[in-house]
Amino acid sequence: MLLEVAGLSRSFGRLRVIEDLSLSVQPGEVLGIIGPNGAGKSTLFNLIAGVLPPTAGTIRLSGRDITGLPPWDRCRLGIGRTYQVPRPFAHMSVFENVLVAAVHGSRASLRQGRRRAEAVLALAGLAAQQARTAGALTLLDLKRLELCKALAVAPKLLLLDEIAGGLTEPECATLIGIVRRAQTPDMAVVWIEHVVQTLRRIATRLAVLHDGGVLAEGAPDAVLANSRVQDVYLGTEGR
Ligand SMILES: Nc1ncnc2c1ncn2[C@@H]1O[C@H](COP(=O)(O)OP(=O)(O)OP(=O)(O)O)[C@@H](O)[C@H]1O
Repeated sequence: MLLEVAGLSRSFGRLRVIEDLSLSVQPGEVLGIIGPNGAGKSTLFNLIAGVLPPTAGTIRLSGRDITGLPPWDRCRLGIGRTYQVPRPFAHMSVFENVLVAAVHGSRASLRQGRRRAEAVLALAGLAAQQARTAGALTLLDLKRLELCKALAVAPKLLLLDEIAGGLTEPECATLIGIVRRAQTPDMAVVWIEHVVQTLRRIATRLAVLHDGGVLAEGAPDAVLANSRVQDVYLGTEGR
């Protein structure tokens, strides 16, 4: 198993956001995560990536307990992530942004980092923009850059937090294409997204987060047809 989350809990004061949550991810999977606003999706990513410590529970990556490790160590062990709001080094070039991620996120040498940065920029269709200042990019290119930074660490586990938010349908298709091209059989993707249709096109499995735990998980169509899921999520959210 690539990722094993067991009995994970996280509270903020008296607010229990994640409660006794267990989840596993195998290499090669694309696990889509949906759930109402405030269900704890981003908190779950922050726990997996090590930005937040859990109140209880364990997180294992390739069998190794990483629960106590800081985010930079988890990154170097193969967890790459994107953030909901991209915050590149706005005054640096696109290439430099990806290079920083490649070198500092994966212990690559400068030379290896350059090669890696070139490869992911080409894969994401961003090579022609690589000399531009990151702050001058369009929203789609900013999302591409966010993906490139996560891919530059050569992740075994790629965590995508609402990367398609604010994009048009064809732009979402572009991002899906990049993720498909980037995927290898020994890598897994966990993708949080509000736009269910985007996930439906790429997810091999879907999990619905609700009340701090996993309400339903399984084949995307079966999960979306589940009446409890429709009640608590699709029904209330009108999506
Ligand atoms: N650092 C924090 N301190 C206090 N409360 C927090 C903190 N981070 C998140 N929360 C609360 O935890 C709950 C879950 O937040 P989270 O961002 O994980 O939800 P989400 O499912 O990602 O939501 P959205 O779909 O709106 O992005 C929310 O009620 C939020 O206000």
